[in-house]
Amino acid sequence: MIVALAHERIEGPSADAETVVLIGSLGSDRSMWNPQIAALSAAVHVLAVDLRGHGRSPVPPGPYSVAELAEDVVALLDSLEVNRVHLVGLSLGGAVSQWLAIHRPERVRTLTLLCTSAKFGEPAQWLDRAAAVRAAGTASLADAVLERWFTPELAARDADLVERHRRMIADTSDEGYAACCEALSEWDSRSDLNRITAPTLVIAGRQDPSTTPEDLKIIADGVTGSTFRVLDPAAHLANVEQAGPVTAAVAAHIGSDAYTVGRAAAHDAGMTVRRSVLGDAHVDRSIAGRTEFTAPFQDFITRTAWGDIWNRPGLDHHTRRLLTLAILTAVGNQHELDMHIRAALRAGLAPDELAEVFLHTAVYAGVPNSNSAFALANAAIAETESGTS
Ligand SMILES: O=C(O)CCC(=O)CC(=O)O
Repeated sequence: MIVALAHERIEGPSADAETVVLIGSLGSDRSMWNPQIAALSAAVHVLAVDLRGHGRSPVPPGPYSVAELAEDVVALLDSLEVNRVHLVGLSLGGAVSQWLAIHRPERVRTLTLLCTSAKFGEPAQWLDRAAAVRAAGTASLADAVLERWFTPELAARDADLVERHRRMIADTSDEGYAACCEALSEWDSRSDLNRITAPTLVIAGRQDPSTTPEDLKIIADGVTGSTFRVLDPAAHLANVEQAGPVTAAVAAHIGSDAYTVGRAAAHDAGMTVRRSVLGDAHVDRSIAGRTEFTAPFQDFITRTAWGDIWNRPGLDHHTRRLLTLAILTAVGNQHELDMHIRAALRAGLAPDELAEVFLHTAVYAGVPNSNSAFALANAAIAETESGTS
């Protein structure tokens, strides 16, 4: 029985643009592709799907098979009158994508396989997980799954991101999740990989404990002419942890304008960090105040300051906040300093920590600028405490 999949279709730059289909992992919904969706839509139509049993798609009783999950995708393409697509699949979505490339090659322009496998370990582990989910629910698995989805460094750096994905896992239907575990327990494409003829890009996460670089290498070796890349650092959800590089790699693989897509991807990544550091209200105000004249500058800082530098894994956001406060104090830029003081307080930075930053800066950059910083912080703290900030 085919089910009608919930999906989101984002129009590309022109009606005749090609379509990329994004198919996600066990326990995800289509929002796991948010780091890619807007950026790719600069070049192609984007169709992000919820597999059956996931997101808003129907949840027929299990067990499911990968073939059934894949036939749902074909039915969706038929209903949208989309013929040939670029397939991008991660993990379970990668198994579905392999199935389509093997059994429906006429529908596949290119194939990108992320953090997936030709065989996912031993069946018993999946049948045990299916039983555990049916007994205790998806929320009971969330902590363990998140440890495999993101590296500890990313998890420490971005608690909001981890929380969003925790909700995604917990919101997945118990029966849908369990039935997809049963699909994974039977999946074995090893003897069929040589039937894949679509140009294939295979991407692994160096720190992925679920589908290791060795698992992905087996696929790359089995698909003639494929390209193999390992991203570092990245665990199982490499498209999130390495959002920009994955988007750029997909764009290049599907033959899109990598420059346009790359800039759009950097903008998206930057907007996510900017919102997490400065808060939604501030960013919404700034976007509302954007004019045709200021838009190029807004785009520039979003892509570079936020999408690139703030996004680097070498320092966490807390450390970068303290550095930013110290530097703005030292150079005496009161407007920016005020903004970062208020953002820091909203994010829960203690006034005592602010005082330490300004005292420290006074030693190395001079008392007058720290004096001004104390005055700004004093006002911001008072407004925060009185609720008028
Ligand atoms: O639960 C995990 O950490 C990995 C599950 C898996 O490999 C299948 C998937 O993510 O689709």
